[in-house]
Amino acid sequence: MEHRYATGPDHVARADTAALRDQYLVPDLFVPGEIRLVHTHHDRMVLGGVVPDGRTLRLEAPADLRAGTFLERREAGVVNVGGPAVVVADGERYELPTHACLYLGRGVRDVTFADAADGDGAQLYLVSAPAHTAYPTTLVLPEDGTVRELGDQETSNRRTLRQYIHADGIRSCQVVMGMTTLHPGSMWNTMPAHTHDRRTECYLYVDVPQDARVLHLMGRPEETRHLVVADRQAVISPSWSVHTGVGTAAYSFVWAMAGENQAFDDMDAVPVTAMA
Ligand SMILES: O=C[C@H](O)[C@@H](O)CC(=O)C(=O)O
Ligand SMILES: [Zn+2]
Repeated sequence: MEHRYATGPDHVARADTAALRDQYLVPDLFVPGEIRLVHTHHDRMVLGGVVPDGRTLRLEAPADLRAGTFLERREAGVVNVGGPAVVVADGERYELPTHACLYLGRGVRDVTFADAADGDGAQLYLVSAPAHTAYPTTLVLPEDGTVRELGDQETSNRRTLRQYIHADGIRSCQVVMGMTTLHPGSMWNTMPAHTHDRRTECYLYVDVPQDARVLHLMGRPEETRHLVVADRQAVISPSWSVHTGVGTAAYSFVWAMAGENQAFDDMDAVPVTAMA
């Protein structure tokens, strides 16, 4: 498992492009036949990419978690960003169509991932955080999330946000997770931007056309930097960082948070005129 230690805003002020990308961009989570894990020490979130590619892949506890099983002290949310998938958790079988979400509660011992049928091309994105208790493992189909319509065509930020794991939906200890999809012709996500000092947030950009990129803005609102992000790449946003971006084409992203609280509206909005 790769480790990314925690950083403060001073790091951003001094970092060049390569240093920013090394610290905050996760470029290669999805590798055929593998489970890749990256541990950010910001709120101890683990990001994972799972690409079964015809095999059945088992979630093992990396040695550096010092745990008997991956979920011994953790919970995880899994969103399918590829073709139909099957996840088996302690013998219980869950079918995940594209964009479905499975919450895995603390204490689940055995988790495997596979394509639903040969050649389906399942790709599962996993986000995990420490958990103090065991909430039930639960499947959320894409249409069952809580839907919020945000933004406006006039400002190129019309988007549909679906909350899967959250305070008024599938319960969890820390992980809050959902997906946002830009409407065709809209390019801006999360604008006006915000911070939430009580939570870390990670974005996984998906459905970005191969010849398109998302210019993701990060850093303190008054000292922003950008990362140029391609399809299926993730960005770690520490509590102090804005997380917003503009695509050169429409796209979607899976957002996930962990930290002190789960209140969606606990964010400090940043007027666009206050950004620099
Ligand atoms: O704290 C909330 C997160 O930044 C996202 O849920 C915001 C988002 O997906 C959007 O505005 O499109
Ligand atoms: Zn946020």
